[in-house]
Amino acid sequence: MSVIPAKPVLVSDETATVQESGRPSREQALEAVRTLIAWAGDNPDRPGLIDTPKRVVDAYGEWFDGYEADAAKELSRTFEDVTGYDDMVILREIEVESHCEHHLAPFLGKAYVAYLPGEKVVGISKLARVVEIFARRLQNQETLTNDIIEAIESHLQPKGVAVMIDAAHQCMTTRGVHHRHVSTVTTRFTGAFKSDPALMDRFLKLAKA
Ligand SMILES: Nc1nc2c(ncn2[C@@H]2O[C@H](COP(=O)(O)OP(=O)(O)OP(=O)(O)O)[C@@H](O)[C@H]2O)c(=O)[nH]1
Ligand SMILES: [Zn+2]
Repeated sequence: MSVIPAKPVLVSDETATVQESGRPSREQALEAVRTLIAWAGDNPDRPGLIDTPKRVVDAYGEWFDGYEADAAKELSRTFEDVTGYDDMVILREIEVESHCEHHLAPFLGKAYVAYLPGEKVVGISKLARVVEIFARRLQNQETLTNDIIEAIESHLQPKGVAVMIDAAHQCMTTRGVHHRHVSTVTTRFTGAFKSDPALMDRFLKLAKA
């Protein structure tokens, strides 16, 4: 099927993997799902499947709405009145629902995000929103970890950031090697979390507490 670029999509966040690209129409996306159903060996016109392309395209709209969201915007509202608080802020067990770029299969798990504030403190929900924005794009777990850390680093200028993601990849559990109980852990540290082993250790202990 030829895919003709229609509406251009502009993702303004500088860490985005898509800067500017053509986007196929909804009709083309529906047709692509019909093609996959037929390729799998079923009849896309039978009653049970007739509405499936619509449902799949709507689901893609939800799973991949991170391309139209902007992490910079979420991190732009900051506060300075934190009355001398000078330790890390850590969010534990942020739900991660993402899809790997290799198989379009879900990978599901938890993110642990900490930062050591500099001048700016951000609303804690915004850190969870940043995880969500990058998770709702296609990438691998390492890139997701990097994208989260770089957004926090560049927009808050903290003294350090730590991110850990622990996720199970359905491309490994439901197909391929079929290892059901394997989870993948990625970590990245900047600033004080990287240079101070005691701080890094405290993050890891608090994350898994
Ligand atoms: N590093 C990394 N690898 C991933 C991630 N998600 C999936 N993969 C791996 O990407 C690799 C793709 O390997 P290929 O040999 O090109 O694809 P494949 O033949 O489908 O590989 P198998 O999954 O081993 O069947 C696999 O080893 C996957 O486990 C991720 O987030 N990070
Ligand atoms: Zn995969």
